[in-house]
Amino acid sequence: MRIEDVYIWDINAKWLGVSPFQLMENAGAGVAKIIEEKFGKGLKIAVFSGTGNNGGDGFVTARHLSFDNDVTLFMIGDETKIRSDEAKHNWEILKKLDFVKIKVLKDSSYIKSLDLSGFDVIVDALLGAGTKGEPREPIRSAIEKINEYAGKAKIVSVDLPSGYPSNVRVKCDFAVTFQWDKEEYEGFERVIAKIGYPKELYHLVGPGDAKFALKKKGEHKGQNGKLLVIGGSEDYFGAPYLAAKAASYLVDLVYLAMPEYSARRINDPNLILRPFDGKNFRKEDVEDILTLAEGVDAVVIGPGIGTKPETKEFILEFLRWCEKPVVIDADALKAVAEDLDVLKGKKFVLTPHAGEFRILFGEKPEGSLEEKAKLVMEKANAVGGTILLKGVYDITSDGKIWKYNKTGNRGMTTGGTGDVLAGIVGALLALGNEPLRAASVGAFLNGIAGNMVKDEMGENFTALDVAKKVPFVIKRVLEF
Ligand SMILES: NC(=O)C1=CN([C@@H]2O[C@H](COP(=O)(O)OP(=O)(O)OC[C@H]3O[C@@H](n4cnc5c(N)ncnc54)[C@H](O)[C@@H]3O)[C@@H](O)[C@H]2O)[C@@H](O)CC1
Ligand SMILES: [K+]
Repeated sequence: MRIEDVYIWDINAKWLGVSPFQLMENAGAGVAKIIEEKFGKGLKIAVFSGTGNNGGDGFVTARHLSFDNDVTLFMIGDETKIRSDEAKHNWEILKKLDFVKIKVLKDSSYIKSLDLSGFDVIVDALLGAGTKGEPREPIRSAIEKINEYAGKAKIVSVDLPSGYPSNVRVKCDFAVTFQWDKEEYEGFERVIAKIGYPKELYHLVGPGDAKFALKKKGEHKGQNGKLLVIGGSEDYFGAPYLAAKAASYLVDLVYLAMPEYSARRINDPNLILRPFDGKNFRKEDVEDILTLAEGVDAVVIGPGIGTKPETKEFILEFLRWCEKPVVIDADALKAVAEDLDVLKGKKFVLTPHAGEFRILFGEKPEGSLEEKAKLVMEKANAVGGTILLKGVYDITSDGKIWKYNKTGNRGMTTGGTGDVLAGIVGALLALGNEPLRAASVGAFLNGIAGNMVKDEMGENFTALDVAKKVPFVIKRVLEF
């Protein structure tokens, strides 16, 4: 569990409808329950709250504890600075209660003169995960005041010892951290309270993951990724075009390498067309393609590329030498199935549907979501890369963890949505994302695009409609 995950999971929880009010209520209730379990009831308890959501947890803790204890709440700072709706809401409740004593303290010198003797328990809800730098006044004086009672009263910190990670911090007996202990936290005792995050958050990809993946966009001007799409054959020209089109909304440059025969039919000024002689890719093209690949951040190979023996040779030879992260899609999967060893040491995403999965690994994913995920994870581990198994629920694994996606709809069985997906995944790789995130977020965005199209057009749409929705999906996700 990393702090990055907390950010992602909070957004995903909100998306699932778990509101910040619910989380705060559970957080405060959890702290109160642990205190009563450890120290009993009928106690004299001081709760110190700040103006952030850590303080908000403190308001809820105070309310829960006040039922069976004598509670005083010390509000440290200006109550008009209480920021979030949920913290404000709980502060307003607290002010209406007659059995909780409230003292609002803004003045450091007054805080320094406080006498806390007689309190059995001090709850520290001054600062939590939103702390920036060393604690400032009047919080600092409150931290120092609480520390005068270390060893005399029980000190319980909410989420983190206030002031952490600086050294000016509350010396707590323990902190109650919420549901997922963070690897980064160290140097204090921790007790974990569950606050109602559903288990789905471990696995379900959502707007939090997407926001994080897209964060890479725009950080450095001119560095928003270059992608090479390799595809097309005498039989197909639309598939590589769809992949390139979808990707072009996400990265700065998309090169589209196609056999000349099919490239003739592409006319899109947003793509950089690189035609290769003939009707199908052949081994002779590998050197030139590798030169092109040198200039990009990621590659997509496969859409519409066909299954001619010379093309299979081309694909395997290219992959053997390619050093860029690569999405291997459609017919390229069939080529790879003949020699999985070319994948050794590469950074890649395979994007099979169930049938292609069986061609690759000789087994069909069946059974429950978890059973399928286990198989995908096992195979991803075996090939040393990331697999995105497409289906009603898309399952992604890098061999260590798995994610699933359930955006999308029946209309997306139309031809070409897989090509759009490959393009989006390639673009996310080109933006610098790890394959697992690129693949899982790609599936998520592709599904949302399909859902937006369905809202407008019903279930009869084309893959190009989906590709064209990509910029709107990005906008929506970033606003979430
Ligand atoms: N989903 C979530 O994010 C949940 C968060 N919860 C609580 O929310 C906390 C995080 O809340 P916030 O993001 O509001 O942050 P905090 O409550 O940790 O602190 C932010 C407040 O402290 C001030 N501040 C920051 N650094 C300071 C410094 N060095 N000296 C003095 N004042 C400083 C800020 O101006 C702001 O008013 C968590 O620690 C946890 O207790 C819980 O309610 C459970 C759910
Ligand atoms: K705290």
